[in-house]
Amino acid sequence: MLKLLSPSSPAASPFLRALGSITGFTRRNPNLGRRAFFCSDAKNGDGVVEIEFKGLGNESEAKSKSSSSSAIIPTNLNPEDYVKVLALPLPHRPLFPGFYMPIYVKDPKLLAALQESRNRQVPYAGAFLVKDEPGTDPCSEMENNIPDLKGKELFDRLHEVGTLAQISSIQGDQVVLIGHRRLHITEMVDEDPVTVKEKPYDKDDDVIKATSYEVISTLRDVLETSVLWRDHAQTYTQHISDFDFTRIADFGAAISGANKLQCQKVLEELDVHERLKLTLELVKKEIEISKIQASLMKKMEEKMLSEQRRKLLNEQLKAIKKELGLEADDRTALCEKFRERLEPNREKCPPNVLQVIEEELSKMQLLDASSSEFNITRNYLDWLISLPWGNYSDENFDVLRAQKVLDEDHYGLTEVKERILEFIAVGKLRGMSEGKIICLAGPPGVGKTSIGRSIAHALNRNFFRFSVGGLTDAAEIKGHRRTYVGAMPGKMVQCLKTVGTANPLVLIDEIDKLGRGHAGHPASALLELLDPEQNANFLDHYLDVPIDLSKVLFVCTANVVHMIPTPLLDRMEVVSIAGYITDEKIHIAREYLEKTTREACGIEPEQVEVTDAALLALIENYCREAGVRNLQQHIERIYRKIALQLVRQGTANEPAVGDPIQSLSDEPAVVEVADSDEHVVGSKVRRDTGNSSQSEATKTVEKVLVDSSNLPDFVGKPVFHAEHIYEQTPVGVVMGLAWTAMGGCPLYIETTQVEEAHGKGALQVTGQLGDVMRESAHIAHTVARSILLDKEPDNTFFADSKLHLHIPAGAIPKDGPSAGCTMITSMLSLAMKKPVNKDLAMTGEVTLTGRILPIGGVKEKTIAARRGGVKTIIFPSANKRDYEELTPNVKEGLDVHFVDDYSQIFNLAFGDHEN
Ligand SMILES: Nc1ncnc2c1ncn2[C@@H]1O[C@H](COP(=O)(O)OP(=O)(O)OP(=O)(O)O)[C@@H](O)[C@H]1O
Repeated sequence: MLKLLSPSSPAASPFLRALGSITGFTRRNPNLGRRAFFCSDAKNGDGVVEIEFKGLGNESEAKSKSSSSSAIIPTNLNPEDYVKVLALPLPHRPLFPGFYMPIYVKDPKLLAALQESRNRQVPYAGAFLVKDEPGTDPCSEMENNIPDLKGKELFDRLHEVGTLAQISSIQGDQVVLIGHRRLHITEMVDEDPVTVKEKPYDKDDDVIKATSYEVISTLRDVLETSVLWRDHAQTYTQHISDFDFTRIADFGAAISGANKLQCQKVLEELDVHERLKLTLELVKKEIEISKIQASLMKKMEEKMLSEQRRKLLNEQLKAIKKELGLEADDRTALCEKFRERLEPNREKCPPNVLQVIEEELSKMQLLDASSSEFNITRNYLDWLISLPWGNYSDENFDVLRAQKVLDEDHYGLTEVKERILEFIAVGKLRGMSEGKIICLAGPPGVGKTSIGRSIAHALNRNFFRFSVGGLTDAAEIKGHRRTYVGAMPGKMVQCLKTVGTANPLVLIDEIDKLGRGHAGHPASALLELLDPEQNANFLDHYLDVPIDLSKVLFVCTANVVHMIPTPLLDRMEVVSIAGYITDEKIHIAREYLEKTTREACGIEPEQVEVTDAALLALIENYCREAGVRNLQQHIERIYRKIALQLVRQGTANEPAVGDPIQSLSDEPAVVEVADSDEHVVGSKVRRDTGNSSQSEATKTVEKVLVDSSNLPDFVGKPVFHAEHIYEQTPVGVVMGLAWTAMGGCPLYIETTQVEEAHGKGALQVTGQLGDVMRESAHIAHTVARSILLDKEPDNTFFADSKLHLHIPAGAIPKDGPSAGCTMITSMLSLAMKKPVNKDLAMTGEVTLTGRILPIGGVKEKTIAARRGGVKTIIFPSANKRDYEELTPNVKEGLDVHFVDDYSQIFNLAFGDHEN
């Protein structure tokens, strides 16, 4: 008999709450109980919900049994003994008799109470499943949530049937319970004890037998399919000593995956047959679940297998393809691509280059595709294969056609054109052309670069231009060694790759402005590139294989020849382009610059007319330069302004929608048109309609006329005025001729007396003169003195005067000896008080004895003299040939004298003339 004590005091609450901190347990650890007991009452025992029951046996027996791991159930209970035990509410699942269940107790007080129970030699507790709160899902697990209820309330929430649990062990917060017997809560502790036993049943009952056999066979089926079940069964059956139907039912329910209420139902069922049926239901369900599990497992396995198989087969396929050479890896594919690119040129490619390519290809096969070495090799191969080995463009050896092309693009430049035609003629006779170096030297804007392009066109060669102005690194020309990070081939290799032929025309611009160089002198690198002796085997540092550049035609341009490094200059054929005279400029402007600018501005020829006078004024008063670049810019300005006018007028004259389109009459009418600022900027030639009654604003064809009178409206005020500072040159002033990089220019030399010096004659010079020119002035002073002494022995002007010699345009530095004769003339003019002819200009270096030495820039100086309105020029005799080589149009209208001694100049300058 058993009594359950009910808690009544509020002091019980902490313990009850502590019960809620039971955090875990293992579901199925069965040990079959033998008998059920009945609880009769519950009462408070020092705040702990305790149950009291009879018949547990004496204390010593309980103690000895509890220490046993296999929890043997005491059978010799004295029914009169009352034993107090704790009531343990189980939140998740009932404990079945014969099973063990570990639970975790966090609360130290509860642990102490359980420990005390053990120490009191009553290592038992009553384990009852807690009922769910009304309205909650019975299937949901009440994870660690024992309701916070106090003694009686909690007691009321316990299921009536529970299990007498032996406290098998306490280790830390883990308490292992072993279920022994079913307990049933009865009413009051003082009532007569009611022993509730399982309902008696007939062991030979066929139905019970059959049901139990069915349970067993189902269990066996389940055990066969599920490994999990097998493990459980092994554990549980170790503890089964005698086997009967009730245990079979408990066993089945305990190890099933059924929820707590279903398990509790089995626990509460006292009819063995009914219990067996309930269990059978649970295990049958279990077998269904295990079938689903098996089929799921099979499906998953199949899926995994098929994926693995596919992967494996793919790998095998790859390996087989590779073995058969059907598929190549990245490197092989890349090598194949290189070979494909090389194939068309293989025949023409030099054998040594082919060998290097093959070596690099096989090296690349061995390199790791992600290594830097691989990338270097790939780039190197790319460059090697991209070069146009032995690939030449068909050259034009037709001299007439070449001449036509050259004339179409440039006016004049006869010498350059002749040189090119000679080159073509030699090529035609030899059947092959030879690489040459031509150097076009001249002031800016004379067409050096543009003639280079048209030479390439005339020869039918590809054109490549690069400038070496300011170039300081020889590696720009010869390339960097491959060992450097980011190494690149030099300009020449880049050129060959770009043009795609091995015989292009390469224009090297600004060769006179080569930098000094910090890593190797660029001039030396250029030397190797240009020298016909060496460039058949030009070695670029990056490519490291000889390249034949002997078929390349090199054209260099320079403004000043003497700035070109001498070894380079030595190998060039210099063609000087001196600059253009006004006549030539008018031709260039009319036939080339105007045409290209007009097309660039989208203006029709009939829409504009620029008169010769306008062009002349433009050249004389705005663009005094050797070349035509400035002139070109001015013409562009004029045409842009004309374009704007045409657009404005076009907008104003646009007929309104629906206006009839008017026919044009043949007779033009000239009217003045004004720009937006109300200035008259041009003349409009309008073709009016034949019908005068038609509206004035109907469609008209406009023609803008640019004349010398309205030129300032297009290009502003004139920049230059006449180069004559003096209408009549005074005494002591003589015109010289100077040469600059911008071309030639007239230069006045003025001498005046500062003060009388009485036997202490001296000379002061100004005008930013260089050392050579200063020396030249002193020489002139000496020579002038001796000449005056000779011509007028009584004239002591030089001995008694302090002189000042000045060359105007003091802002411009000047140097050179060629003004020597002009200085003497200027001083003599002052000394003799005789002005020289205003249309006379002279140039020539003078020695102390009065000999006249040759000067440079004859053509430029002649052009400048003509521009300055000079009629008579005195040149040194040594320059006669230079002058004679000039084209007739340059020499036209000039009276030129060649002298070798100053006495001749004296006669020309101070002879009889009319000023
Ligand atoms: N004889 C000519 N006939 C036609 N056009 C010319 C002639 N000379 C020069 N030009 C034109 O003048 C312009 C300037 O020429 P370009 O640029 O070739 O001068 P450059 O001598 O190379 O000058 P730089 O020394 O400054 O490089 C080009 O548009 C060119 O077509």
